[in-house]
Amino acid sequence: MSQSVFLVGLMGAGKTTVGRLLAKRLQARFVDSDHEVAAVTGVNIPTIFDIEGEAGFRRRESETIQRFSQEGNIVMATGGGAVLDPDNRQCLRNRGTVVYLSASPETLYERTRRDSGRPLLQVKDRLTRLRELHQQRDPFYREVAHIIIEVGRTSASQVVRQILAALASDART
Ligand SMILES: Nc1ncnc2c1ncn2[C@@H]1O[C@H](COP(=O)(O)OP(=O)(O)OP(=O)(O)O)[C@@H](O)[C@H]1O
Ligand SMILES: O=C(O)C1=C[C@@H](O)[C@@H](O)[C@H](O)C1
Ligand SMILES: [Mg+2]
Repeated sequence: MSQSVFLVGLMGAGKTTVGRLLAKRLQARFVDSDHEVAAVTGVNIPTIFDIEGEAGFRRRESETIQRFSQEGNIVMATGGGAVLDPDNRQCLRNRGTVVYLSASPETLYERTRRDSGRPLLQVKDRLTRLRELHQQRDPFYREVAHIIIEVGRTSASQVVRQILAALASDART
């Protein structure tokens, strides 16, 4: 495979988990956009938000997406909010196959309950926040995606199998 795969979706959809497994199956390099942003700055994402605000984080995220999407044969887990930027959407859509891991706010709520590394979920009512983010972003994920996978009750390895099947019947790969 030389066509890169870009995973998009909300926090907890499984982009990092599925992306790592998918990259192994495709013998491609795995890149996690959040991880790369943190590595460049030397601090974690909540600290970047504290110091530079969300806008500073988004600038760094866009740079990361622009840089890595130029490489062929990668699987990239993008940050949950990467699709908010129209330039990011265009870049992802043109440079690879975009897969939307689509999940209900309730599923995302369950999956994000043990992790405190997501600044946008540091609120009292996490489910309401996830519903708002879902309503706001779902149209962008759908706009940018070539492939949409519903990930509700599906294990990560099943999701990988579904993506591989969809890629096999996709003209771009
Ligand atoms: N298909 C799945 N079934 C059940 N649990 C899953 C599945 N995929 C991921 N998980 C679990 O859900 C949690 C969130 O997954 P992950 O960190 O991969 O999401 P993400 O989309 O990368 O989120 P973020 O945008 O915040 O980085 C993890 O605990 C992971 O083990
Ligand atoms: O949905 C979002 O806006 C975010 C998702 C995470 O992947 C990180 O990129 C960060 O916590 C912001
Ligand atoms: Mg992730």
